[in-house]
Parts: sequence; C-alpha cells; structure tokens
Amino acid sequence: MADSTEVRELVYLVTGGCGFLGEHVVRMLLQREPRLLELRVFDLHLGAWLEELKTGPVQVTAIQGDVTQAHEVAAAVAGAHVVIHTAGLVDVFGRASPETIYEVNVQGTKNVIEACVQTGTRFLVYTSSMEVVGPNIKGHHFYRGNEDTPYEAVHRHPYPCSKAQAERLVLEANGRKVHGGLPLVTCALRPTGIYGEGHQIMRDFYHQGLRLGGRLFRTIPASVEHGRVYVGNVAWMHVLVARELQQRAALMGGQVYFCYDQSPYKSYEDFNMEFLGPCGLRLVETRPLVPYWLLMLLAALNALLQWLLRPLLLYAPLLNPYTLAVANTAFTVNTDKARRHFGYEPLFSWEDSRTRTIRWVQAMEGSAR
Ligand SMILES: NC(=O)c1ccc[n+]([C@@H]2O[C@H](COP(=O)([O-])OP(=O)(O)OC[C@H]3O[C@@H](n4cnc5c(N)ncnc54)[C@H](O)[C@@H]3O)[C@@H](O)[C@H]2O)c1
Ligand SMILES: CC(C)CCC[C@@H](C)[C@H]1CC[C@H]2[C@@H]3[C@H](O)C=C4C[C@@H](O)CC[C@]4(C)[C@H]3CC[C@]12C
Repeated sequence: MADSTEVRELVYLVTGGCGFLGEHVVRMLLQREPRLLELRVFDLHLGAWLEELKTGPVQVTAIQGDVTQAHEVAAAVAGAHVVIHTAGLVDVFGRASPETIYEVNVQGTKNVIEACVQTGTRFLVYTSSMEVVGPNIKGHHFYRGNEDTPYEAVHRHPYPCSKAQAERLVLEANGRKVHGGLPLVTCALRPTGIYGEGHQIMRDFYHQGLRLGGRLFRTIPASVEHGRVYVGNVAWMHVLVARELQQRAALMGGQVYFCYDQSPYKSYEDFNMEFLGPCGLRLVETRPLVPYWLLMLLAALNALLQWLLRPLLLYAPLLNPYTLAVANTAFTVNTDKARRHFGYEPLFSWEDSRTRTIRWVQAMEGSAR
C-alpha cells in the first residue's frame, strides 16, 4: 500500500501495459509502489480503462506506440528510472507470421535495451516465459524444476525461439554502460501459464463449453501437470523485482526467476475446471475421449488447413501440433529463488486467486448457470 512518508520521485514505463498481464502490472504499481511519481503506459492499443487511473496522485501517461519503432521507444523511455518490458506478441496459434513475431519480440526488445542505454535508464525488467526453457521439441517433461534444473531447451516454434532470443539479449545487456556512465541492471521473469481476470484462452474455453451445452471434453490425461500462476502474483512479482533491483543490483542483475505461487499442480484442463466448474461447466470423461494419435492427426490437419486457407482467410484453432505438444508435456516449477533473492511471497493465496478468477468468469455474459 502507498506509504504517505515516501517521496514520490520515480518514473516507470510499462510496455505492453494494456495487455492481460500489463494491465495488472499497471494497477499493481499504482497500488503498491509508493515512490511512483509518473507511470508511462506504452502500448500499440491503449485501453479506455486508463482514463479512470488519471485522477489519482500518480501521473499516468498513456503512450500509443510500437516497440518495433526505435524512435517511439526511445521517446517513451527517456527520463524513466525503470522499464518493465511486457509487450510481446503471444502467438502459438499461427495468427501472425514468424517474421512479425520476431520483429515484435526480438527487435522490440533490442529497441528497449538500446533506448535504456542511449537515454540513461538503469533498470530493466523483462517479462520472459517458461517457454524459453520448455517444453522442448522432444517433449521432455520438466517436473517441478527450478532455475538450475538441467533441461535441453531446444525449440523450433517462433514464439519460444523469439522469447529465448529476447531474454538472452536482456541478460547480456546487464552491466552495459548507459548514458551517464552507470551500469544497466536487467533481469527476466519467466511466468508459467498465467491465468486470472482477463485471460483470453480461459474466455475461449468458457464459450466453447457453453456452445457444447455446458460440457468440455478431456483431451489430455489428468496426470500431465502444467504450471500455472495467478496474474495478480505475476504482476506483484514484477513490482517487487523492479523495486528490489534498485537495491540489490549485484545479486539480481542478469538473473532469471520463474514466476510461481501456490496454485496447485494439475493438468491444463483440470486446472481450468477449478474456475469453469463453479460457473456451470463440466469436464466429461476421466480419460481422454479421443486417442492421442487421433489428436495428433487432427492437429496436423489443422496445420495443413491453416496453410492452405492462408491466402483466403485466417484459420487458427486452439489445436495445432505445437499447442498439443505443450499441453501434453508436463512442465511445472518448484523454486524459491525469488523469495531468497528479493523476498517475494505471493500476494494472493490460491483461494483468493481462485475466487477472483471465478468471479470474473461468472461476470462474463451468458453464464451457464
Ligand atoms: N499469457 C501467458 O500465459 C504468458 C506466460 C508467460 C509469459 N508471458 C509474456 O507476458 C507478456 C504479456 O503477455 P500477455 O499474456 O499479457 O499478452 P497480451 O497480448 O495480452 O499483451 C501483450 C501486450 O503487448 C502489446 N503489444 C503487442 N505488440 C506490440 C508492439 N509492437 N508495440 C507495443 N505494444 C505491443 C499488445 O497490444 C498487448 O497489449 C508477453 O511478453 C508474454 O510473452 C505470457
Ligand atoms: C486443444 C488442446 C489439446 C490444447 C489446448 C490448450 C492449449 C491452447 C494451451 C495449453 C498450454 C498453454 C500454454 C502454456 O500455458 C504456457 C504458455 C506460455 C506463454 O508464454 C504463452 C502462452 C502459452 C504458450 C500457453 C498457450 C496455450 C496453451 C498451449
């Protein structure tokens, strides 16, 4: 909470501040960063909700801009003390071309780093992803691992490849001299699958369930654990890391941290049912209805259809070979690195996270109840 004894003097910039995670980071900063003087929210598409934030004690500056445009980024970064770079193209469904994904995720990150160097901004927090590690193309399971767990991180899909490249750039930039001669301090946060208010894929599953008469059909065995973390806790971790990076540069600079909380280890679908169940949906079958080989075939067919139809229309269903492989490979984390390095404790308990997410699903139009 804002402490009235603290002096407001810091300027923060959040790129992608109108996205699913970005909005939570913006709101969390306003609630929990008492030294904030100005908050710049940079995004390709600005949300109307920003207007309501402009009446508080912090100056909220909305900047419509594109991270792929170096001059726009430099103008937004100039004078900021801290940059939280969450902007990214999150696409595992083939909606955008690989070139566009690289342009936004890699070139956009380069632009942010160079802007910090040129303008003298010293602290950069990058929103990376668990996908930088895995699941890899071999489908190796990563079972309750931590930041030091050996794992063959080999990818082919543009999204994880671009996130891995961008993360590397951010970490390599740690220690570079910025304008004025002081060193840049960077670190990267790697959320697992984020859920919570505003989660588009949860929305999609909910509406799919409604279309199917209140049912969803199991596709992945319940035993395949999938890492999930509540958006409020991911946002809180960003706020904390940005604050502590300024005090503990030697320890935290150049480090990566998985984002974690007390969300239970479950399969992707069973986890979603924690929220969709109380909203009237049910998951049919204790075992997958369709055999895995058939799912693979359907996924390959979807990929083929996407390619064939591309000149005419965008066909981008949830099921494709990549999403199937990710959903069917266990990837969960068990770590306390963030607690050890900067005192992170989740702000929201599992019960809170669950209740908040259920309320949000219930508030969606056409609740199944
Ligand atoms: N959603 C997840 O489960 C998840 C998990 C791990 C990491 N992440 C990472 O978290 C970050 C935020 O993801 P999200 O789920 O909130 O996605 P999102 O799509 O909701 O938000 C991304 C934001 O970036 C903005 N953006 C995209 N291209 C831009 C550009 N060229 N210039 C400026 N802004 C641009 C979008 O307009 C959007 O507001 C991403 O970097 C993503 O890789 C997400
Ligand atoms: C039809 C089914 C077989 C598959 C449906 C689920 C599928 C769309 C889900 C499963 C796992 C999801 C990914 C996972 O939660 C983690 C991330 C990391 C993040 O950086 C971006 C989103 C992503 C890739 C999720 C996308 C949706 C996935 C693949």
